Amino acid sequence: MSKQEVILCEGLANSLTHAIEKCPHDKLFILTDEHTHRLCRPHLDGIPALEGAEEIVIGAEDVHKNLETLAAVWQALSEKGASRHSLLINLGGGMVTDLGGFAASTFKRGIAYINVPTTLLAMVDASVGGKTGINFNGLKNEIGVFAPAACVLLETEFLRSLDAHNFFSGYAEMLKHGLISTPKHLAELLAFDTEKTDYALLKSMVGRSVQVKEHIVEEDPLEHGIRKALNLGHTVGHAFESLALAESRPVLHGYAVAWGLVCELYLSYIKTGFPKDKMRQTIQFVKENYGSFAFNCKQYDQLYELMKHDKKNTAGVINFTLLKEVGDICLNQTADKETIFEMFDFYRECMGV
Ligand SMILES: NC(=O)c1ccc[n+]([C@@H]2O[C@H](COP(=O)([O-])OP(=O)(O)OC[C@H]3O[C@@H](n4cnc5c(N)ncnc54)[C@H](O)[C@@H]3O)[C@@H](O)[C@H]2O)c1
Ligand SMILES: O=C(O)C(=O)C[C@@H](O)[C@H](O)[C@H](O)COP(=O)(O)O
Ligand SMILES: [Zn+2]
Repeated sequence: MSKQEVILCEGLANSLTHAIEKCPHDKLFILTDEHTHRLCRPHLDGIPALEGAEEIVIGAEDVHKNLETLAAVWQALSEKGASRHSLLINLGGGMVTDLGGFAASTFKRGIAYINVPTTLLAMVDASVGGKTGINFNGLKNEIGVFAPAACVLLETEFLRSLDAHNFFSGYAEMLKHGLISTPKHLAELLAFDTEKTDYALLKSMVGRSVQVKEHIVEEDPLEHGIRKALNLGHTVGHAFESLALAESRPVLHGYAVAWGLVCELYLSYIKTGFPKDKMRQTIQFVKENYGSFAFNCKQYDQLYELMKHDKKNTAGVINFTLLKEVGDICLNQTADKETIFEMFDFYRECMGV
């Protein structure tokens, strides 16, 4: 997989023009969801390089990250005359970059695409690293391919219209990057004033956060080893997200990850000796900013079954990424059913569920 260019923009118009010039194409397409079409697409008005671009607009949020929406994008590309040499620009959050990236990398066996992420989550995580896909059969990202964007342009000005809920969703992936990188980065994240956003500071933190991901993806693009670090909090987090989706009470991905981090830090504490004070400090941050996901002990089996579908698993054995310390990563950890249930007990007790 080729190294992906990730640019923290000083001016989106120039960066995008340059990126488009570097991708020779016969026709240009812009994919947005109904919200980013209204709120973010106008930021690109008047850029000559986008003249004549065809627009494709899909429904917003993860309930639309599915086969029907994917087919609608393929259909639109086909009907609007896309060829193997066309270029797709994904303008949106992780839902648009995941689904748009998958649509691009499968249409006529693959056309080039550029990601212009508009949420915090997509900037620090989803738009980078080439994991594309859709939810399927009630499972997160069940179908997809590794296919990096030609270029990722990070314009943090988009974050000014993001609501608090989606801000915190992205912040959870930043916390994850803090936990798997350095105590300094984690401390900076835990100290950030989330009530009164300093956008200049946030921009520099986005830069540092995405670098954590870039370095890991560069080393292991196809997740044979160290890339599993980026899945911290997700073995449980994805199960929470899938359960919530099945019960028609969807939760944002980052919230599920934050609650998954609570569980997996507990496992880290009991299995790999993660320090109790650091576990408590991170859990406190999650409690204060994310509330909790409610479930009861009758649902433990269902969550356990969902975790059996995690992509890191081999031969039905549930695989966790755990920590010995901040930045000291233990890959390919396992836990028996009893320990996993004990972890759920701990979560419910400390989160007051
Ligand atoms: N591929 C990866 O490596 C990766 C990494 C992390 C998450 N993900 C996936 O990303 C998805 C979540 O992404 P997300 O959190 O960006 O959600 P999202 O794309 O659903 O966006 C959240 C909401 O914010 C709106 N929005 C987008 N930009 C906005 C802006 N600038 N101002 C106001 N509203 C805006 C969207 O329309 C949507 O309603 C999940 O499907 C998750 O599985 C993928
Ligand atoms: O890029 C990665 O690798 C990650 O694991 C990042 C995660 O934040 C992201 O949610 C990813 O989509 C999860 O992938 P999956 O392989 O567990 O579906
Ligand atoms: Zn994630």
